[in-house]
Amino acid sequence: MMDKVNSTLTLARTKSDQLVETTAPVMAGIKSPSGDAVMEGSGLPPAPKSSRRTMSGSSPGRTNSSRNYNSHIRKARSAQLQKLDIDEVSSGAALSRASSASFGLSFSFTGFTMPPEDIADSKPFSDDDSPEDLEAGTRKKRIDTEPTLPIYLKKGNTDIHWVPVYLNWPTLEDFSYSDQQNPLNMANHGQFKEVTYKVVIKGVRTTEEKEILHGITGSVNPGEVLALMGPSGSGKTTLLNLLGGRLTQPGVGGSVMYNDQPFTKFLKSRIGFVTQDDVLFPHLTVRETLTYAAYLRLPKLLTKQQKEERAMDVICELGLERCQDTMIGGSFVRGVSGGERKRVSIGNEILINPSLLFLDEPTSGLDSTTALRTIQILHDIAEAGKTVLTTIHQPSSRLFHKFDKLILLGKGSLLYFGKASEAMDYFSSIGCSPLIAMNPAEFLLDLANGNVSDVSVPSELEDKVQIGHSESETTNGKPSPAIIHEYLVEAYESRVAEKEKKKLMAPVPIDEELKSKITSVKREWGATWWKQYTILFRRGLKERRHEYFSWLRIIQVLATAVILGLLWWQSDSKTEKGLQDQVNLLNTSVIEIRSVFTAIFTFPQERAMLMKERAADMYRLSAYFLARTTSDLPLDLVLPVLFLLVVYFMAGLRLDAGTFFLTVLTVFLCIVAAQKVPIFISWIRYMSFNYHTYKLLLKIQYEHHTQPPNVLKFDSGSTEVAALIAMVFGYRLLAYIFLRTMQLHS
Ligand SMILES: Nc1ncnc2c1ncn2[C@@H]1O[C@H](COP(=O)(O)OP(=O)(O)OP(=O)(O)O)[C@@H](O)[C@H]1O
Repeated sequence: MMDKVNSTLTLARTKSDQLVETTAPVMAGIKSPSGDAVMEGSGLPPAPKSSRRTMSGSSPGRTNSSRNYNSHIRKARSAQLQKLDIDEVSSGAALSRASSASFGLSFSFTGFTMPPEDIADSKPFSDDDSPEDLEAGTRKKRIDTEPTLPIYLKKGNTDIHWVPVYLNWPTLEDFSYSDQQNPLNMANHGQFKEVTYKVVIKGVRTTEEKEILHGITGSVNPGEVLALMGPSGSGKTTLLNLLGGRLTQPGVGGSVMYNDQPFTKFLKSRIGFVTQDDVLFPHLTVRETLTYAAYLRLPKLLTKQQKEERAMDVICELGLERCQDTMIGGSFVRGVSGGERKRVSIGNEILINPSLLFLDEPTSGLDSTTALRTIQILHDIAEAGKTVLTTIHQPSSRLFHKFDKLILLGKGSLLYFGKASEAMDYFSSIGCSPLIAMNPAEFLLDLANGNVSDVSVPSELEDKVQIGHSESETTNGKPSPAIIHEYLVEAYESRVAEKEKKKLMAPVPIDEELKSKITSVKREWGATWWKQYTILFRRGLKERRHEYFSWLRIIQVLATAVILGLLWWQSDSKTEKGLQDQVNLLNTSVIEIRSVFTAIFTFPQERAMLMKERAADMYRLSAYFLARTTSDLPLDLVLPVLFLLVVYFMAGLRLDAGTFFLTVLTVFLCIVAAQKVPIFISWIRYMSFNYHTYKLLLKIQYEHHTQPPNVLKFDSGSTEVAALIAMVFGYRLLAYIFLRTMQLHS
């Protein structure tokens, strides 16, 4: 074993030395995340287990001069490391490779060695960097395999780096969640407690407490992919959310430690979280999606161009070049394929070089080949020293072997935690083995479901059935699922749990400074408030112009306007009847204009996106709110103004410039007042808004009229103007307060 470690060390050292020599002139300023120059044996975290891949594969960095990712450039990647020229070295990608390579030294420092099975696994990738397409069924170049420590995206002092994260959620004592209101935030001084999660389900008459997770213990280290498996409803997503710091309300028990530190909000910027449903804007292209995310999420010290380059790098890394200009698509717009969509979601998260990457069922809905490639991407990301956790439903056997660690859950209890490769041995040691050749994942899921049709069961369970416990027996003479579940939980508790818990007590093998880095970093926005506003404004315009200007909507508005214009064709305001008709027309128009823009959507419909982006600390809520309001405004205005133009002139309303522009201004104000308010406000708006707008329009239209219609019983328009302006600010403020509250409770 020692020999192996030493030989790996030597290999890493030799390659690292070569690189340092090649890049020495520009590497001087490269620092470790702890701020020190990267040194051999510096106490830095483990290098990824496959430093060999780092040497043969390479970062997808691009030269500044060319955005043309020609295949020959990519083909040359594996050889690039030996040929770094000074320009490229000064680019982020080269620095990234260089810094990664230098961490080959820390590889053996913390005792990480590559298991033999991984060596076998990894072979095909190191020597094939051909730029074929993932979706098309051939291998694209590997993702960012450059390992261990900081991946610097930028030269000079604008580096962004990640910190390796050791994640523990272990148990030593029984835990009652009422002990702690928010255990994720407590400092634990090394005392770990079980992760539990309970919810209170309130019925009409009864209130029931449901325990969803029953004390889950485990750990995952940089360089590893941990898979959470279990039947539907077993608690995978809940556990993933909890570990990702997304479940912090009362009900959560135990502690989750990140490099021996509790979760803090600063950690948000180190975590990438890919949710089960891809929350993406359907009308943005792949490149736009990733570029806007880069603008908002990458540190503000990077220039716009560098951020764009990073987005392009990710596009290349994930093999999305071919569809980079295709819209994401949604229910009504055809867009990229499911696999590409999933990769865009992953890209959104890896852009920031997260220390921890969480994914909720990244392969659901994908065919087995695409699923395998997606997991391969995760594997590569982990190899670059990141910590990856993913839930997975029914992996194929090839896919199963890509996981380093496995958690098997059944009804919220832990049935297995350990190396994925040892899971079968463990279950056979407790008397459960497949009777026929079976995909290990299928076997494990069958067990977790309590289905033992093609599985041998231990004699003690068979005895139970023979003794004749009818409730523990199924019709085919096998033990019932409940009995199997109980047995598996007990077996894990008695044979493995204690051993694992002891292991978890050992301190994380990195130095104190690095440990504290994970939580001590200040919360930093990727852009200033003003920049956030402008980016969100532009993104809003781009995304929503399609919704606003669909042909269907334009034809609908124009057709209504023309019909009204024909019905009130050149109406006469000189007679009392004609005047009354015009008043009715204005009333009808107000209702029509209102329906044009309120039919589009309200804030809650964008809630998922807002939640996702705010959870990642992408921008301030105020910047979003203002950008959203202002970017919608021109779009909101176009159709109502178009409508007004047609009706106004067809119906022959008062033809002088002042009256016309005041009418447009009134419409503008009422649109701002009524724009995208939450549903609960809209009924108040409905009552007050139509009334004041309508009266103001009448006032403008007939102010100097010789025969004011009977309905005009006001002395001046000031009341209506004041009411409308109050509504503009009032409703906007209410909408903002609503958004804030919604955020707090989500
Ligand atoms: N807030 C909640 N209130 C009530 N029940 C909840 C809540 N959150 C989770 N559950 C329940 O906890 C159980 C586990 O849910 P979870 O979504 O974690 O399962 P899962 O293993 O991810 O399932 P799937 O594979 O189907 O996505 C389910 O029975 C679910 O209904």
